[in-house]
Amino acid sequence: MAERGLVVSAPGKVILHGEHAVVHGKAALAVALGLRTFLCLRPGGEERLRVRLPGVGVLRSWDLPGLRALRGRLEADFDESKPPSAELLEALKEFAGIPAEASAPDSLAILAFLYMCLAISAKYGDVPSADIVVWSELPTGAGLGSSAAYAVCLAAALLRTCGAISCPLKDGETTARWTEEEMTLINSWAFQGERVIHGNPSGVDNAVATWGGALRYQSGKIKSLKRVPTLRILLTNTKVPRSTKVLVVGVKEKILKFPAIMNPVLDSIDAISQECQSVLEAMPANPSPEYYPVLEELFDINQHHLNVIGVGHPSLDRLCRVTASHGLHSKLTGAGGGGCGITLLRPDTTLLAVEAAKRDLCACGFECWETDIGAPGVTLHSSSSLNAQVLHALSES
Ligand SMILES: Nc1ncnc2c1ncn2[C@@H]1O[C@H](COP(=O)(O)OP(=O)(O)OP(=O)(O)O)[C@@H](O)[C@H]1O
Ligand SMILES: C[C@@](O)(CCO)CC(=O)[O-]
Ligand SMILES: [Mg+2]
Repeated sequence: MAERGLVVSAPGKVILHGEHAVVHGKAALAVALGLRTFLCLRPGGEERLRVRLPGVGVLRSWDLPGLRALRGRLEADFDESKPPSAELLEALKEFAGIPAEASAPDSLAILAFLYMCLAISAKYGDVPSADIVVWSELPTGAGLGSSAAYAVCLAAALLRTCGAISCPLKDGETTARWTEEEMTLINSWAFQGERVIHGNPSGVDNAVATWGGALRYQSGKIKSLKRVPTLRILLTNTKVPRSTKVLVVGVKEKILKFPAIMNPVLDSIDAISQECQSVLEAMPANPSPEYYPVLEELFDINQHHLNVIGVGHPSLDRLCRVTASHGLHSKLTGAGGGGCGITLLRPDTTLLAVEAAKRDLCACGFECWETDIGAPGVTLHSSSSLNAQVLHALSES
């Protein structure tokens, strides 16, 4: 147990190409965002585990003897190589007083927490008394990998607390990263958390939240892209709520219904990811505008494909039309069905042009912002390194 508590963070992500196709074995290109989720764990008293998740309105607390008894009862059902069974999830729901059919954000967040806490402590060591707060800069359920950032923070904090991974922070350091081997462990447990929230995740989101940077992901294989140019991306949140789980199920049904029609679309999305990777790897660090027409065209084609597989939304069509009227190209990112879109900005796109596009997008009721990409993955922070604002949010929440 980390006596003085710990603070970890993990980034959200943007999928450039390959969302949904990646669930069916195709490649995806994803980059970590400069927006993060933070988890603060402090030792608590009274043999209790207290969890505050202000992003989804959760404040729950369980006594440790009760959690240990539940863990003892379910021990045989924890198998981290398999998706959590329906029976196991039923038992967790019953324990937490969550209705059987519940799929609301708070219910899924509690379920993922209980699963990871009990499964990790069953394997590595006991659950300590603790107060846990998770706080995020990411919008929840908007396509920016909030569920994966949440699951990665939980995995890192719980594994560290149970002593399964080291404390990489040295005296005087404000942040530190874990070893490749430890990150592989964090990633595998975060994937289990994603399975509780998403049903059938590909694993790309938790991989980016763990490793950060930019990567190509296919069927569990992660390849960090070494030479990624500085890309300017405008993010727009349509604020239309949607569930990744439901959208992933919808795509599966379409593929089963029209395999001969849908499989070529997935192959084409795969080819788009390959093409985009080739262009990115050929681009210098500070690219000239000549590379952009291809990247823009790939955005346009993929956006059409994503509509074909049924994950578009009128709000996303509008987003694309508005940015096109400013000569800019956009596509949805993440699971679609609402949520966020990304717009590629050229190096020579003027601030004035970006501001004009932003104004029109905001007039639609959308929220938009330019953000950094290629952020670091899961990170351990010294409590003192977090700025006052974050600490304030953590303690106030
Ligand atoms: N800060 C948070 N605290 C607690 N739970 C969270 C938090 N962020 C996300 N979640 C959980 O993740 C769920 C959202 O996951 P979902 O996969 O639908 O969206 P996303 O991850 O934001 O988008 P995408 O998967 O398309 O990138 C929420 O309903 C909630 O259960
Ligand atoms: C829609 C999807 O491809 C990406 C969600 O960010 C789902 C997944 O890969 O698990
Ligand atoms: Mg998600």
